Amino acid sequence: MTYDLKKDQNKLKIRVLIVTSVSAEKEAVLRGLGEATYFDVLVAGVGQAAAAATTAKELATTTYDLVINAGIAGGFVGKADVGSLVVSSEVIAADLGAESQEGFLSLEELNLGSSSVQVDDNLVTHIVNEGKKAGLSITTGATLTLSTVTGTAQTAAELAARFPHAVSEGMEGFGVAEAAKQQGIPVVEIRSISNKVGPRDRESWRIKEALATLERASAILPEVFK
Ligand SMILES: O=C(O)c1cccc(C(=O)CC[C@H]2O[C@@H](n3cnc4c(=O)[nH]cnc43)[C@H](O)[C@@H]2O)c1
Repeated sequence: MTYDLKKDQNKLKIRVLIVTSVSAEKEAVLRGLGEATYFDVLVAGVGQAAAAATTAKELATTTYDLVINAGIAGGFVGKADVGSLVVSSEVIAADLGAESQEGFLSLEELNLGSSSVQVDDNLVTHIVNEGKKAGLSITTGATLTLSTVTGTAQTAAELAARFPHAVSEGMEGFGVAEAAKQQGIPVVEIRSISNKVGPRDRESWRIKEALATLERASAILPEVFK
């Protein structure tokens, strides 16, 4: 079964923008996509600002039907294992807000706007189903975006308590998602897990394995959107 991005648009061809943060992620995505021609893959750089600026610039000049933020990420322990894949049901800017004596206050609580972007349920289901058929271990849930990689058990526990439905953290998702949302284009974040969210231990990051999972995940996309 395919996900029909064309259904309301009377179009024959779709176009998908995939935004990564570094070139190793882009190369993995391109290897997975193979010959598929209707995907454009960009490297935006690390962090939300670069991700949002690059995505917005591209969307201003080219018409897309879907935007995907793809890359590696940290997985919350017990939610998403190293080597597995996560597909976002919601993309959340986890550190956008204010500290207070009573705890963190989100933009929503401050009445200053929204710090999350919802992902279409059917889109998630189609990607998950196709990924499972391909033998990938996939979790769906909220993907957090943070400007600082979590490096202590305390921060990991605080995030897990604030966002019980979170499965992973990365540094670009919300930037990409907000740029897509402002253009009315659906968005999803797809991340392969390279490390646990928790005490910093860069030696334990399994980047090669995560890039291999990202390649396998990208290989299902032509089937999902054919
Ligand atoms: O050194 C390499 O070969 C290499 C290859 C691919 C990617 C990298 C990165 O360092 C990517 C940075 C990118 O990773 C995301 N990320 C991964 N784990 C976490 C995490 O625990 N918390 C937050 N972000 C994470 C992040 O989106 C960065 O943009 C290196």
